[in-house]
Amino acid sequence: MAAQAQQETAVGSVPDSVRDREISVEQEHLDRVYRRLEEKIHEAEFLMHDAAKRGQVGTPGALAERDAQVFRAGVHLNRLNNEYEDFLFGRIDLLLGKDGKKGPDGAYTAVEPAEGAVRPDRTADIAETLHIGRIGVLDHDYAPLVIDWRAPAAAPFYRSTPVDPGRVVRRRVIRSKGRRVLGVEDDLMRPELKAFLGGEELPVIGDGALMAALGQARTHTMRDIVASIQAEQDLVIRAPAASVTYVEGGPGTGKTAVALHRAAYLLYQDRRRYSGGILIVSPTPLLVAYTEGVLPSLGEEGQVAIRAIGSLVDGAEAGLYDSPATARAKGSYRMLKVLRKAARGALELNDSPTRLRVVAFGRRLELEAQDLEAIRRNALSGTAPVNLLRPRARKLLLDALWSRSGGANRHSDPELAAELRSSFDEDVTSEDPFIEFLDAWWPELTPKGVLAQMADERRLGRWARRVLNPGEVRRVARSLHRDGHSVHDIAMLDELQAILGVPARPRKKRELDPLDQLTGLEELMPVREESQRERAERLAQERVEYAHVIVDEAQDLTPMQWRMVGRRGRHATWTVVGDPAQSSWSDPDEAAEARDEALGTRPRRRFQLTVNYRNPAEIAELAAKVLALAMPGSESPSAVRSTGVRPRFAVVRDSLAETVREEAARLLERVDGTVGVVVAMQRREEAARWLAGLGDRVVALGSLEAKGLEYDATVVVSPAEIADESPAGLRVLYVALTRATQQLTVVSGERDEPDATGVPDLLRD
Ligand SMILES: Nc1ncnc2c1ncn2[C@@H]1O[C@H](COP(=O)(O)OP(=O)(O)OP(=O)(O)O)[C@@H](O)[C@H]1O
Repeated sequence: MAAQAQQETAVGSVPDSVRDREISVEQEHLDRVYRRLEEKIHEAEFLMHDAAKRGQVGTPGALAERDAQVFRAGVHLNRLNNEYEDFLFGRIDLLLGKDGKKGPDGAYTAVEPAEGAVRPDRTADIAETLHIGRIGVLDHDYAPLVIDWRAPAAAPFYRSTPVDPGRVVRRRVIRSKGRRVLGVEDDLMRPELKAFLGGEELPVIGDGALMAALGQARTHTMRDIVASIQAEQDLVIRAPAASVTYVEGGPGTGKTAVALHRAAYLLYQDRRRYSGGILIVSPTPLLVAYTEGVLPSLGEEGQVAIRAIGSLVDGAEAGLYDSPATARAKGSYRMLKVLRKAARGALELNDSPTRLRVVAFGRRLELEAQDLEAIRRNALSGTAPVNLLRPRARKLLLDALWSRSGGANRHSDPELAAELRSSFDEDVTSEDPFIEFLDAWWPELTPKGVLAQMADERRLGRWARRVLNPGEVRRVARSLHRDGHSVHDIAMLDELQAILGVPARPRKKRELDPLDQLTGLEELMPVREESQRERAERLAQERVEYAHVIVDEAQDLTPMQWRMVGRRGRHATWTVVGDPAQSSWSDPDEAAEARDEALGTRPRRRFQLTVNYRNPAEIAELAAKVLALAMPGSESPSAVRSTGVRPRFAVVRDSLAETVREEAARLLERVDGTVGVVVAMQRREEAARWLAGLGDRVVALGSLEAKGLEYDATVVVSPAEIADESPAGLRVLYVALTRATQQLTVVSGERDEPDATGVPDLLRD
């Protein structure tokens, strides 16, 4: 508190001339950075030119080094050409450190000040100034001009607080556009000190870089938070990637932002280790679209695949929704039993042949339905995937035919008997009727084919006996009749793929460029040949397992989805972020069990995020009432700011459509950015029509689609409808109420039982 007060005094006393001077100091530094980058670009161009002239002269090691340098310069060039608005965004002024060690980026790494760094009269000199940016840049003499935000030396920029300042005296956020510095905002970490830089006292300009970031209007895409990452978030981002990093936090605490920045950090820290790829699993395509720009803005995209949970299986994309009851049956562990039965049962379809007739050694041999059934049962008693059991079934058929043929008794000499048997097998298996029989009787099953079989209610009833009740069987079968897939069908397809297995086929060899092999640059060179995005897409297609898996909104994964995601990270390290209070899954205990199974016995490091950066206190307070109903006893994160604007309560006037439209239009006038209208899932199509013509700043969303998203303002339509829609309805309502960064309007219908002031029953004290 004292620190805050002193800082405000200091801020108040800074004249404009000091501010202008500080801006021009940073401008000079940014100019130097750009000059240096231009030099590097020229060097790179010269190198490329020179390399082309010299051909392949030199040792493979030297060639590799040269190519790597060209590559790095190319990357810088590329990033510069993209003109990041805030390429350089931070600065820290530090006291002398405890040890004299420099990190690889040329900066001293000590966190704590050296003894004597502060004089007894509380004066001190700034010993080191570091500028922090999206990528690192070194001067000719290897002095750091810019430190990459992910480097260890940059950590104090995020970690230092007035309570625990370490060496940092002043932390500065620099705002720039293109090559121009627009402003600076300082935080004083050691307000008790009188610190000097170059003989002059350190000035402190403005305050609230974080607040400025939070108050900005929202667009339909997320921004990175690299300039204002907070200490508790930084701990998660830089946590060592051992085993499982488990992060919980309420709405708006930055879980998604932290997950994305962590992906960029892990790649920076150990690119080779993560060449196996990082998978980020997101709950909806809307959230993927909202977040996918963040990694490119941090200079990373090639090795990270952000996929919606409904897009994890190639060749299938979730576009349909299931009712809560259907979803419950499809997503639960019980479905696993049904799928195992279905995968085996799908072999016994109505058109499966019931008799096998072949001619061998001049004799007609026959197997009847009963024999065939016994053979099938025997073959299926193995645990291998069904498609991989076909050779076993084939062998059992041949055994049965052989014993029918009486061939076993013809020779007593084992060698001759074996020879006879092998020519018998050859005779039978080269006959068309046998091949045709086998194809029809033990066809290669596909996941989509088996799922289609499950759409038959009677058949599904058989496979799901004593596992699903008749109502569930009916609902699941009907839902599988539709054209397309739901997000739950995707997990079922993936499970079926694992149960069925893929028979081995000859693999196409990937061609390697001989020069790449020579230089050992297979990792780097393709980036120059294909765009980052193309590479990401190619890798995602080729890859089934990843080196690191990040699960966003982890509380929503059903047991079947955990199994699907688990298969993609069997040897991976994990980052799991979520909030149990926002879970839309009806049985969180069952999901937790599935999560634990997917993560195995790997040790976990747990983190809790406690500050809500999205909602103003006025909105957070209202949402807390629903939290108390949804999860009694759980704590709301504390809101970091307040706007003075209380939520508005409206009741339906002429019609729901008109009221919602008017309220949305009203909010569009009051905020500069986006407005989200959240309705119960069953209303999402009509809600889009209500808003027709209001422009693209406003969107209608079903309650489940609102997951993870945010808007300047939101209209939440009929809390009761949202809450009643599923067993997890109150938690879904809690999600809906926590999407706004500035203003919230709640519209009540009759079912909400609003009081005289329009406050619905669910939101009253
Ligand atoms: N340190 C920060 N600096 C600036 N903005 C931040 C910071 N941390 C979070 N934010 C902003 O707060 C908002 C909420 O962040 P985010 O969506 O990551 O939260 P979340 O915990 O995933 O929320 P939810 O659980 O509701 O999906 C975003 O706009 C994000 O940019």
